[in-house]
Amino acid sequence: MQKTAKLALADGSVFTGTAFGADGEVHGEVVFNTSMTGYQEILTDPSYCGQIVTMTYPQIGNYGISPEDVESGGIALQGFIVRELCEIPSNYRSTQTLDEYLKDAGVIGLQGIDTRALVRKIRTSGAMTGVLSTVDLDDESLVKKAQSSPQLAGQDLVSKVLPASSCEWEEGLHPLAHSSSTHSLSGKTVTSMAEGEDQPESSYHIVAIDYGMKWNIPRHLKQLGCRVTVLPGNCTAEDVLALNPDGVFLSNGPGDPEPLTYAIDTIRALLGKVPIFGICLGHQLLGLACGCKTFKLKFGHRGANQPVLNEDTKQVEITSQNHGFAIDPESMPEDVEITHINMNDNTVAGLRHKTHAAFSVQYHPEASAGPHDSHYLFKQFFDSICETRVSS
Ligand SMILES: NC(=O)CC[C@H](N)C(=O)O
Repeated sequence: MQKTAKLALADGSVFTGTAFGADGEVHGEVVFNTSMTGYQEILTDPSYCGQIVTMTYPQIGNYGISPEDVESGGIALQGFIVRELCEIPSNYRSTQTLDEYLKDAGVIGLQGIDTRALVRKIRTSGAMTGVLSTVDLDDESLVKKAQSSPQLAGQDLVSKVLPASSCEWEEGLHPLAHSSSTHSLSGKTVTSMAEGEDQPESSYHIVAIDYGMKWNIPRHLKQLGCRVTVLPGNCTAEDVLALNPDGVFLSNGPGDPEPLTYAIDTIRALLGKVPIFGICLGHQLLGLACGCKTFKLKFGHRGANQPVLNEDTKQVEITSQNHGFAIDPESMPEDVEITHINMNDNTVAGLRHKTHAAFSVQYHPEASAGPHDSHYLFKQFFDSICETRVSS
């Protein structure tokens, strides 16, 4: 028998559809993702902690759930909304349906609502708080709850998803990700190291600071032939330097970067001592450590087809993105420069320190899911590690 579920937004709108996954009630910031595929990677991306995610692609679940496609140890997002749930997936790797997967994980799903109308509301009014429920179906009560739910901005959500302890990361890329690729950068043909060729083991050691890291990132770092140690996002600069790393990686992660003062202090103390590369939240934290400010975007960038201009090569990369905050270009100090621009709205998509070996991007070069145009950034990090070792 079909069960009703409702989504109420802080602006008073209510969407009524059919429940799937688990029963219950959750609140969160309602956002949308425009990727046509990659729902499993989206569900397991810890950066969605505190959010209810709507997919714009009309049918989700078609290729089921494959255990090797997860990006973390669980699901951190609050709730999941689709136009139509596919109940009979077709994929030789699939072991479960999306419905079963969400039930097992205790995550509430809603299907059968007009997701286009919901996305238009979010685009017009901006991301807003909402309540998703299968237990309270009273519109007025739900809207009140949506209006009194806490805002995402100002919260430290990293502390909810960071790992409890450090570990040595051993896993490289999945065999299915192995396809060597070459592309041209300013006339030079570049082979992306990260795409499957086994790199010779090097003596380089990368410390990856985990603020809720997607697993395809350390897989790429491992593929560079380096030793990779993962430290929890609340580590100190002393913890990091005690491991004598050749490079420090700053991961993606959920929520507002500004309240994360412990992380910003750590990065500030590492700047200039070791090459740094940051992705998404890691990019925002590097910017804050350099003296930039961040601000909240109206409804964020979440999808697998965001065009980004590389200012060095003047080439456009199609990128995978998931962020709601961005670096304020007006706040950028003299010693920091913009390297990449999001071509949809001209926001900052990458930066670099002019004198220290430190750079970062707002998007996801590890893809998972999404295009592979930006894999060269892992090689760029590796090169900066090699150059620093040679000159020191
Ligand atoms: N994917 C991420 O790292 C997200 C960064 C940050 N939490 C934001 O929403 O902007």
